[in-house]
Amino acid sequence: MKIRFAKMQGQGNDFVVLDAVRQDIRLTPEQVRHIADRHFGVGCDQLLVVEKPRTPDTDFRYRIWNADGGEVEQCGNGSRCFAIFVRAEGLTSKSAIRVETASGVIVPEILPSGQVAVDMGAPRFAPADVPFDAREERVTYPLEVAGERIDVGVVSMGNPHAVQIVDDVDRAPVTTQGPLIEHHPAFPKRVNAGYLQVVSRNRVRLRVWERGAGETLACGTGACAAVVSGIRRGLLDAEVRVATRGGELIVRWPGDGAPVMMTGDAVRVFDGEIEIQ
Ligand SMILES: N[C@@H](CCC[C@H](N)C(=O)O)C(=O)O
Repeated sequence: MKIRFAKMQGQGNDFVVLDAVRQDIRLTPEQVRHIADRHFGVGCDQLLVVEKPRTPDTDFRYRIWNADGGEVEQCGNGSRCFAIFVRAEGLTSKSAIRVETASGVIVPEILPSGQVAVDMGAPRFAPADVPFDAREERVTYPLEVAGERIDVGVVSMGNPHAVQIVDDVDRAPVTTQGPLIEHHPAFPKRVNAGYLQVVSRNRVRLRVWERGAGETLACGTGACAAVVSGIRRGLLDAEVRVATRGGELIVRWPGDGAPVMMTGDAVRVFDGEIEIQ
């Protein structure tokens, strides 16, 4: 089977985007891994499949797979790519697009500037919602990783995040400790591991070791989780510029119960066709 795709990126977090509204697409985890493979396939951190809506109050549904073939609940940078894709393809003329994801409805809005602002929904902190193995909800938890005690803020943005404060992201053990946190037994569904450097009350630097994808140049839900965790620790104001290795995102969170707003770019890089066995 041959399928058409668009290659997109948001702050360097890259996606293969498939239109399953006009193409019949059903992929196995092996096929996802093949498409995501940077040598034998197209190459991407995540695969994003756009589908017809299943409920009358949404415009589309989308599904997301990590490069390792595992389907995930949510994706911030992908949601901005999704919005630019469906508009460019003429699948909608709306600017604010309601999309069903595995973790609920989110609403990306294409701004006159061309950037996309996304209502990512309210963060959740109850350990069972993450999921995280703890008896009570706290702002940070001690975690033992390779004999070392670290403190993590644990946040669900639909998908699980563990956020650690570091002095300097350039020296943070993202690629060595990140995989150990991802697979830590306290996270039964694994976790995305964020390393947050606070520069001021409204500027941070962030690196994320992503579950199922390794370190990416940016992680949208990771940026939301990191800012929320920094605000809960009393270190950040409600609106924060997040510098990632691939570019900048703006994240705003007024506080408990409120949704997180994330704003950034999304770019279509090229289109192509791939043969799937
Ligand atoms: N890059 C994404 C997050 C993709 C899913 C994540 N790796 C997970 O497994 O939860 C983003 O921009 O949010």
